[in-house]
Amino acid sequence: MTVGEPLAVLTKVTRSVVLPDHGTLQILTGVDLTVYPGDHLSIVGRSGSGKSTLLNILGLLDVPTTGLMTFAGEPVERMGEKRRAQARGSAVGFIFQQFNLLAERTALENVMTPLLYARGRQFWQRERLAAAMLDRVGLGSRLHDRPSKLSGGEQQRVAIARALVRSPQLILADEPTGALDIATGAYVMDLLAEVAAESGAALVTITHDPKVAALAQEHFLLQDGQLEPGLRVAA
Ligand SMILES: Nc1ncnc2c1ncn2[C@@H]1O[C@H](COP(=O)(O)OP(=O)(O)OP(=O)(O)O)[C@@H](O)[C@H]1O
Repeated sequence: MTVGEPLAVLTKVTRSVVLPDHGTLQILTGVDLTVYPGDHLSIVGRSGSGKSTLLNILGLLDVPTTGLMTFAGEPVERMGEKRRAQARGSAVGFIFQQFNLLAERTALENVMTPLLYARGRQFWQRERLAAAMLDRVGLGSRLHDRPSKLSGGEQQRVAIARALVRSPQLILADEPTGALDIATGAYVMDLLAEVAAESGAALVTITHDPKVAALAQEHFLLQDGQLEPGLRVAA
């Protein structure tokens, strides 16, 4: 689904890092990408090709070395660190391979965490919103369990609820099924695509798994620091 104003636009974006020997590693050499609300994109590429680097830039965790990027119409080069953190908190949800849940907190407390930084209704009704989101991912009866009591697939569903609870415009998933068996991974990925679509958010998934990539509407290969466009499948 491609509707409305683009959410993120990257034009000739590069990212390089200075190495300890003072050499420069060019990770991204010229990435062009436009993400619209409701898009579901997948990015594949071999290990070390720069997928996480690109995801970090899309999620405002990192900035391009050169090139242009806008996020919700705002030029990223003009956003200071504080503004980027604010935009990231309210507009971006991250899902990682290893779930990254707080071990000492219950499922409900984990999902409430992003709402502690929100304002108004999202803050005051954080417990109700977190419980409703956990219910949506099928964990309404596991609110008070800690991660150690949950299976890998259940933990990733908690992480999905946490990523979506602030109704982000952009969901970034870095190998979301990488730590799950095939059947559980397929179930979790279907659920993620479904809840993202319901919310109208864009979903960008990095994956090694062709089956996970196949769920997306548009496919990209990251190679030699650039994105090779793939097929855009009609929604
Ligand atoms: N801050 C940094 N300093 C030095 N090298 C870095 C830095 N960040 C990333 N790299 C290197 O840049 C390359 C791209 O890293 P990145 O993590 O983006 O790749 P990836 O495609 O996500 O890899 P994987 O699939 O293995 O997770 C790698 O070779 C990595 O070692």
